[in-house]
Order: sequence, then structure tokens, then C-alpha cells
Amino acid sequence: MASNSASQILAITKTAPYSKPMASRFLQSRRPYLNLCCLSQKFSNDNALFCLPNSKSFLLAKELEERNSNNHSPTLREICLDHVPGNVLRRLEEVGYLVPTDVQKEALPVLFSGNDCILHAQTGSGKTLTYLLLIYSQINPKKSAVQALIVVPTRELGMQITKVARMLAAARHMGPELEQKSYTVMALLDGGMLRRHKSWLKAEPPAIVVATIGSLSQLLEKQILKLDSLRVLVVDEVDFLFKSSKQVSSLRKLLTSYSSCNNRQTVFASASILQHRRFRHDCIQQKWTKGDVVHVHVNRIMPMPACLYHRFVICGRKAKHQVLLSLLQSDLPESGIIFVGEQSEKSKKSGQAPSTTAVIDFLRASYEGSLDILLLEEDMNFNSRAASLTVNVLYFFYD
Ligand SMILES: Nc1ncnc2c1ncn2[C@@H]1O[C@H](COP(=O)(O)OP(=O)(O)OP(=O)(O)O)[C@@H](O)[C@H]1O
Repeated sequence: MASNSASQILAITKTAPYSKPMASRFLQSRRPYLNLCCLSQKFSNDNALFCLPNSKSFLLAKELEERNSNNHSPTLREICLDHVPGNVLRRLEEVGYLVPTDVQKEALPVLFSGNDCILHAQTGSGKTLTYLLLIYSQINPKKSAVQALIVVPTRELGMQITKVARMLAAARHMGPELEQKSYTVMALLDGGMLRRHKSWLKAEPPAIVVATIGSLSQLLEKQILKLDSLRVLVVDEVDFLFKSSKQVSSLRKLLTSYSSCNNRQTVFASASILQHRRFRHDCIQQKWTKGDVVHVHVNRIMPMPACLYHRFVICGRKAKHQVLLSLLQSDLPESGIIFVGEQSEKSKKSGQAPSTTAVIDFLRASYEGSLDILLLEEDMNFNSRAASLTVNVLYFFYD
């Protein structure tokens, strides 16, 4: 996952011709929502996904139809049944994860059968959920020990993963599982409050830790964090970590000194592993993984367009709405996203309307033809954002 600081997003579509092209694009592409996921992960800081009227239900209908015509391609629940606790599965469904992505379909059976794994698939293909489901299949919430560790290169990525892990951990316990304790997830990220984490680790170690290698190494060396009970070790963006000479020695130590690959399942995830055969060989040789490590390589997302056009327009503040309008009217995109900078404190204090409201009002009043405009905000409910849209134009709209 990657992030950027865009605060609010407007999604636009032309209303009238919306349903037909949208529907035919959905039908042509196997998994269009993954493209959207990529966009949202790349450009928003709280993995905003969003929904156009009916697009989600259309997608689900299409997936169900596909599953039937393919003589039953399994649902996420079917793949996870007997491995992932029922309350976590219910939570998955509550937030709309019903159909596995390609990487989930391929990797989960491998992981549930106990193999180590190199998850090699594009950004936004669903790797995070894949290894989190493995983790939830392995950890015991009643046990007070660190049982799963996810190592990430950056604080931002760590925060996003922690959010998804906690979202699954928020599973409600029902029936016989009522007695079950909930899963605890600690974010041990550079720039965080290490002193608070130390007390937490001593008092009641969390089941899952998401950590950057710097903070992690400090606590491992001081033996405040212990990995004796580690069941799953995930190294996300592994190519990135191995490229950084500062982090590589700590990473090697983590992989071999603090826990043994024979006592845990090890998962390496990345969108790009240049020499994957060499990397797999190293994993086995160096005892980072067991000898049965499986390289799951999934690369079936719609390709990038053959060419990308970039335009950079400089204009006076007063003219910018008008410039945006002329861009829209000359491009005539079927759909697009407009990223709008956050309102300044000064503008808030002077009682001005938020920048997004001003853009929406202006476009509604001035666009010739019909436009569907949605405002996507950070505090939107996960469900209302989790859906699909294919977008062919992005507008960044900043002061
Ligand atoms: N089975 C699914 N159904 C619907 N949405 C999904 C599913 N799996 C993942 N997603 C959504 O797709 C988006 C991308 O998933 P995820 O972050 O796991 O991808 P990733 O491969 O880890 O990306 P990166 O390489 O950037 O880390 C997320 O917003 C996630 O909520």
C-alpha cells in the first residue's frame, strides 16, 4: 500500500451515458475494482474507496454470474472456512469482501496448508488481506504473546496495515465464541511513542505487531519484545527493505536470530521482485524460509494504458475553477477523480465554504450537460466507500 496526502476526492461521472459504458467496461475486464483500489491506495491517505450508484451491486452480480458460469469458483468464505475464525469471516463479509482477488485465490490455499510464501503481485491486488487472513487463521487471542509480526518499510504503510488488521479484529463475537478475547494489534512504527509501547509490551503483549524495522530492532535488542511464540512473520515490500542498506542487516538478523523459520510461517510480499528465482534460492539457503517456500506470482490486472498524457496548468487563483471546467469540457471523461487540497485554517476562520463545496457548486452550476458528483471524505464509513469505479482521468486541484 502506498499513500499520498490528498484529503478529499470528488468523483465525477457523466450521468446520462453512465450505465452503458460502465457496464461494458465491467464486463470486459475481469476485476475492474482493483484498478480503482490501486488509485485510491496511491492517492488517498485513508484508502478511500467509493461507490457510484449500483456499480457495487453490478460488480457483485457479475462476480456471482462468473462464478456460476465457471462451475463455481470459490468465495472468500469458502476458501477460509475451517481456517479463519467465524467472527473474522463475518467481519470480512460485513465490509464487503466476498469474492477473492486472484492473489487470494492462489495464495490462501498454499498458506493454509502451512507453506511459506513469496507473494508477488501488483499493488492493490489484495496481498495485505491475504497475509492477514493467514495471521487470523494462526493466532490464538487467548494467548498473551506476540504471535504475528508484519515488518514494513514505512510508517505510512504500517498505519494502513494496522487499520485493516484492526478492522478485522473488531469482529463481534457471537454464540459459542462469546467467551473469546479480541485480537490486539500494536503499531510499532518509527516516530511513535516507544515508551508507551514498552509498558504495553511488558503488561500484556499484543497478538499482532506491525512494525518498522528501526523501532522493532530497538525493542528486540533490549528484549522488551520477544518472538518466542511467533507463528507468522510477514515482510511487506520486501524488495524495498532489501534495497536499503541501513535496514538490511537488521532484517537479516530478524529473519534468522530472533525466531527460527522452522517454528513459524514466513511470508514475503511485494509488487516487484526483480530476480525472483534468485530471491527464492536465497530464502532457502539463508534459512529465511523453509525449503518448501512457494512463489505465488499473480499479474493479471488490467495493463496501464499505452500512453499517459500529463498536463500542468498554471493559472491565477480566481481562474482555477474556470480552468478546471474547460479541462473537463475539452476532455469529456466518462469518469474522473478531482483531488482537492485541504481548506486552510485561515479560510476556515474567515467562514468560507470548504474548497470541495466551492468546486462542486461551481461545476454543478456551470457544466454543460449532466454530471454526477460524489464527495469522498476521510471520515466516510468504510462500507459506503468500499465499491467500484473505473476512472480514466485524474485532476489534482491545489492552490
Ligand atoms: N477480496 C476483496 N474484495 C474486495 N476488495 C478487496 C479484496 N481484497 C482486497 N481488497 C481491497 O483492495 C484494496 C487493495 O488491497 P491491498 O491493500 O491488500 O493490496 P496490496 O496488494 O497489499 O497492495 P500494496 O502492494 O500497495 O501493498 C484494499 O482497499 C482492499 O480493501
